[in-house]
Order: sequence, then C-alpha cells, then structure tokens
Amino acid sequence: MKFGVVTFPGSNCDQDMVDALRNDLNQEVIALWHKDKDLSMFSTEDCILLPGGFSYGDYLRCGAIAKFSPMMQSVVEFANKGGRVIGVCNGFQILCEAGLLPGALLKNQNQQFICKNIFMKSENTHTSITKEVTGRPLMIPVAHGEGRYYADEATLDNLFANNQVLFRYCDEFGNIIESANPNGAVRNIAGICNKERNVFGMMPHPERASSEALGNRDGQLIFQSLINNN
Ligand SMILES: NC(=O)CC[C@H](N)C(=O)O
Repeated sequence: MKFGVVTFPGSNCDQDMVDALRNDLNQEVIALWHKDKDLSMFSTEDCILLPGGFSYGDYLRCGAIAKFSPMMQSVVEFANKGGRVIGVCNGFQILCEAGLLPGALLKNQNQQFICKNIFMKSENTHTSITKEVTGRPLMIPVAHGEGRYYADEATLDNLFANNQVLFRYCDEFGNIIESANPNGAVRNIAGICNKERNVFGMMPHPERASSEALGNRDGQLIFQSLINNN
C-alpha cells in the first residue's frame, strides 16, 4: 500500500507527515497538491492523508475553505469508493466540513490555542487504525485552537453504538476523566471514523510522535495498525 499526503495553502504538518511515513515507517508516499485532482495512481488499498495546519489561514472556520479545493472533490470520491482517508487536526476539521465525518470541531473551551502532550486511548478493535493500539494509553501531542469535538446527543449515541469512536482523552493511567480533556470535547472524544470505517479523523498528531529522535514513538503504533490491517 502507499500513502498520499495533501498539501493545502497553510498546511504546516505535511512535511512532518511525509517524513514520519517515509523515514520512520518506510512507506511509499506521494505528495499531493490541493489544486490537482488526480488520484488515479491510488487504489482502494491505499490511504490519503490530510495533514494538520492552518489551511487558507483558518478563515471563516478551520477547514471550511479547504473543502472546496479540487483535490478534496477527488478525496470525497476516493472515500466513497472505499479508499481510506485520514485527517489529522486540520485534516480532521476538513473532513467534518466536507461532510465525510459527522460533528464539528469548535473553539477550545478555554478559547486558547493548546500545544502539549496528552494521553488518549482506544477500546475499538473494529477499525484498521485502532486495532493494534488498544490497551495502554498513548502519549501524543495536540496543537490546535479549534479542537473541541461536538456532535448532538443522538449522533454521539450512534457513534458509540457503532464503534465509531476511535480515541478518547484519558490520564496517563487510562482513566477517561474531565481533567484529562484538553479542549472540552464532548465525552472526551479525540477521534472518530465514519460508519463504513474508511474515513478517520483525530485531533492529536501521531506524526509528531513517530521517531526516537523526538523522544516518542507512540504515534508509530497508529500508522503501523493502519499498514498491517489494510
Ligand atoms: N495543528 C493544526 O492542524 C491546527 C488546526 C487549526 N488551525 C486549529 O488551530 O485548530
């Protein structure tokens, strides 16, 4: 399998993502530009990644303008054919804006940009991105101003009932408690997937925690789970 990483104007984690996949995980990566449309080099075995950053300067709402880019039209088609798409941080915001994932990312509860390590955990063995990372909490950095996941109660109940909740903020021991929630996300949600389990969104940045040089390789486990379970 191979990965495609889309760069939008204002992306700032695209090269980190390429670097983590290519150099830390030895994967084939193709860099993609938001103005292009061609995804014909990818099969539904492959994975398109929308990286973090400040696409279009976060004007209007984070991700609201990026959803109109030509590449996003192709990404929606790719996802509808069953290809896997992953959005990290700004990528997650874009996927919600594009309607590929339910809910929205609101301004952090404290109205501030938050940049720090958090713990999150998964209990979901039903998706390729979480299958191999259940159990111990992972330490992964967050860096966002609009990361407070929100959906109405009925949508949330459905997400839990269908095993679409990928990751929840927890403390270092794995307790899902309010004080471990960096941004006020409903039910401590850090990441979700769609019903078909091929579109994934998460606020924390696994690409910033994938190398020994950075002192943390917990993020590698997430990518490895995707790679091993395609
Ligand atoms: N690191 C990121 O992707 C940040 C996303 C977005 N610009 C925000 O502040 O919420």
